[in-house]
Amino acid sequence: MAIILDGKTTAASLNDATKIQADKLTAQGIQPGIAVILVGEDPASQIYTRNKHRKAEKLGMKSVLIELPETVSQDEVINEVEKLNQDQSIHAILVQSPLPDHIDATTVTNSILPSKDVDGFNPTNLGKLYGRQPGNYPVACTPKGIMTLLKQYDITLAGKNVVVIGRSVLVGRPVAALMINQNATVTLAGRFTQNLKALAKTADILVVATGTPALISGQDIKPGATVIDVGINRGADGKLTGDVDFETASQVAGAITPVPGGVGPMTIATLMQQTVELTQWSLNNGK
Ligand SMILES: NC(=O)C1=CN([C@@H]2O[C@H](COP(=O)(O)OP(=O)(O)OC[C@H]3O[C@@H](n4cnc5c(N)ncnc54)[C@H](OP(=O)(O)O)[C@@H]3O)[C@@H](O)[C@H]2O)C=CC1
Ligand SMILES: Nc1nc(=O)c2c([nH]1)NC[C@@H]1CN(c3ccc(C(=O)N[C@@H](CCC(=O)O)C(=O)O)cc3)C=[N+]21
Repeated sequence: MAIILDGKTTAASLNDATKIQADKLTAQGIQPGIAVILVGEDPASQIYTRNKHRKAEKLGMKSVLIELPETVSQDEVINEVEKLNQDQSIHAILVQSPLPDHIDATTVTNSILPSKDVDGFNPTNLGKLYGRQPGNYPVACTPKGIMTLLKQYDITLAGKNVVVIGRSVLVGRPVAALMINQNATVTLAGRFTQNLKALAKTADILVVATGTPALISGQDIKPGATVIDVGINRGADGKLTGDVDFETASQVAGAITPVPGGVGPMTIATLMQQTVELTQWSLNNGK
């Protein structure tokens, strides 16, 4: 039976550390502030938004939620972003994905100031990550949270074979970049990948971020491997499941994240951590 990588507990201690930093800033008269723009009614985004709001309030941060209807125009969304760019009380801006088809997500996220881009989507921040540049800049919260969780359990990256299934700008690409930067050998896979399951079985560390329930099961996992299940899928019974069949996978893996209670809480905690970091960085112009 695999070690369970407990995201809930790890997130709780990260949140404690974040609260100390947030309180310090608030005492100096700078309460960290985050704004989320949610367009339409994607269920995963709704879960995320709800959890985020609860947590930000608990940590004493300012939290603003802007809910826009599915029919909103791209210009109206950008207009909201630009107001938040100007708003001194907001240090972190997040536009929930997915956006409706009539809106170009890249154009919208590119309109967020790099210094408030808490998802790390802006080309400036993406470029720094890919270039392994030093300095302070935001990185997508789920990948950053996965790295924190691996570190907590002393799982190292250097020399490991990593397979990442899913290559979105939100999860797959930045997690691959972070792991390359830690000297892992990374393969980034998707729908076009041939012999996906055989490839998965070569991984010392397998990250699955596809939104396809039970894509990976025990027989696709190298014995003793670390399995990071990013997927959030809601079953017909209303229960959350990941992209990995936990029951069979946990019998083969050496370590595995559960869903819920794995990567999800780490994402929220990292979002809070990074909101505080953006607030701190804004005081020294990013230095
Ligand atoms: N736990 C958390 O904190 C978070 C969870 N999520 C969840 O993670 C999942 C992925 O999110 P996101 O990256 O935004 O999703 P996207 O839909 O943007 O990307 C999905 C990726 O998975 C690949 N993929 C999908 N199905 C298959 C398949 N059957 N075989 C191989 N590759 C496949 C796609 O490949 P291709 O590029 O070839 O089309 C694509 O690259 C979702 O369930 C989402 O809800 C997301 C963010 C945070
Ligand atoms: N711009 C943008 N950035 C994102 O990071 C982003 C996004 N859009 N769109 C949607 C996805 C999804 N996502 C989740 C994060 C945490 C939980 C989470 O807290 N999960 C708990 C669920 C607890 C529960 O409610 O039962 C857990 O896994 O334990 C879920 C989903 C972030 N996303």
